[in-house]
Amino acid sequence: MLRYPGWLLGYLWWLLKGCYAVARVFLVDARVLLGVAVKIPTVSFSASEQNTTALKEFDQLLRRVFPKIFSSSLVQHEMVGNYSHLLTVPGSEPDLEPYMLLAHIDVVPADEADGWDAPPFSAQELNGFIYGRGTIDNKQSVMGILQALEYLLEQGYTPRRSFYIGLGHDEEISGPQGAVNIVKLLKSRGVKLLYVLDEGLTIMDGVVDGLIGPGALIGVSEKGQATVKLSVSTPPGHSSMPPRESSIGILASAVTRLEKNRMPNLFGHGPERATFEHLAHKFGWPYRMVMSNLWLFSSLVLEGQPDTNAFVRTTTAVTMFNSGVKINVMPAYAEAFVNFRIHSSQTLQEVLKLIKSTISDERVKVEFVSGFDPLPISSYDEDTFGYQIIKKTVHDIFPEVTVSPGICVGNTDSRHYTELSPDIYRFAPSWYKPGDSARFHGVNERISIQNYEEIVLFYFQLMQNSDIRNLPGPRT
Ligand SMILES: CCCCCCCC/C=C\CCCCCCCC(=O)N[C@@H](Cc1c[nH]c2ccccc12)C(=O)O
Ligand SMILES: [Zn+2]
Ligand SMILES: [Zn+2]
Repeated sequence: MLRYPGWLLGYLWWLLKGCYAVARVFLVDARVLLGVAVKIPTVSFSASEQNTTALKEFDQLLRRVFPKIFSSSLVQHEMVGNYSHLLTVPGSEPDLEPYMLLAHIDVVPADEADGWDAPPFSAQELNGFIYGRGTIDNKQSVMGILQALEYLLEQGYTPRRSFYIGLGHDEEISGPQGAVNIVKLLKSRGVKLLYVLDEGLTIMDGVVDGLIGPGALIGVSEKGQATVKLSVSTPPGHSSMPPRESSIGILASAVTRLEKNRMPNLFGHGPERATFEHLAHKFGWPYRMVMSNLWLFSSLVLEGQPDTNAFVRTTTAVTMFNSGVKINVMPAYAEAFVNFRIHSSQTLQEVLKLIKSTISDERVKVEFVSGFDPLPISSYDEDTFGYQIIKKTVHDIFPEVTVSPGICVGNTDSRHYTELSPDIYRFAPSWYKPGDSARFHGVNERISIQNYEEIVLFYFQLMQNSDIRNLPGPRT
């Protein structure tokens, strides 16, 4: 009879138990857990209105479904700004600089009447996808990170490198209570972070013409913002005797000038140049040829679609337009708000100057509402721990994906963390395919069940990969 040493049998049993636990946690619980999270409508309606009942319910949910995290003597849990969460997981080697994972609990509003295939807070499954607000922005990361940690704790894992998890409750309204106060707290404790990973860019597949195979873009910066209010005042009067131009007409012309005269194409002047250098070998003919002429490439290939166009310039979005009180009264006043997302190679001041010169009409008052410069560019070279660990983890879970740096076109809570770390990355491993841009803050936001499982595995792997003391040295 074959005899196996005890240690081998023990190891096999441990492996079997491990595999069973992985299967149970990742494959069975995964979709259920994301589903219950999506069903809680943690909506940020406006800067002054949030669904606080839902935020409280979400807190209760986390405590219920992640019992190990919330009962562990290792993990310290704190509520910040009433509804945000800060988790501290101390490592066994305190000389290793900690890192931090970020995600947010709140979502933008959603109305089924806008044409959803399934109600936005139902988490209904259709053709292998979970539908609902927050499935890609950003409850998949909240639940993915926590599920990975829960599983590691279940395995008796103690990290070597300390890490923090920050879950904001007001990211969609720019994080004034959540991220801002988490950063204050960490600063007061003298914390410095090796790297920060937040939501942001994704794994793109089939959205850039000519690019063969999927590419994971790690956001090494994010665009700046400028919001301006344009207003026109004219004397009111009877609509039967109108002047040649109304306040609405004058304002509409100004807004049209801004839309027709887009901000310059700056492709090649910011880190998006590196994006395409890293991806160059993945372009087929004739795109590879066109790529040698960056300007031609950007105008032929990138400017045509809203998502790729956002990569190459400061974008102009007219988001609000108000005027008029009655059908037969000439309006005394018209106002519009325009939101610009500033390309990495421009400043807020340059954009404000360009806005005024483009409108070039004394009758239009231009007021600055809010804004900030583009965020600093984090390193992405061979020696940069955070970037390389994220890249390795992407390759571990998605071997077929090419990794490259990119610029996040939206803003994230991570912009508040610049004083804690020079290396801030914006990336979540969700698949982004043609048509998906309309799902961000739009209708039919969804994630495939398989992708959610990949996300849990990604964070599970990232936490372990981050435990390495130093990056492996250059190969000789
Ligand atoms: C090869 C080029 C391809 C380019 C493809 C682009 C792909 C885009 C993929 C994903 C979309 C990115 C979305 C990023 C997350 C954005 C988070 C968000 O929605 N933020 C809001 C709210 C917000 C956060 N901070 C601030 C500060 C001030 C105003 C608003 C906000 C937002 O940006 O509006
Ligand atoms: Zn988000
Ligand atoms: Zn969002």
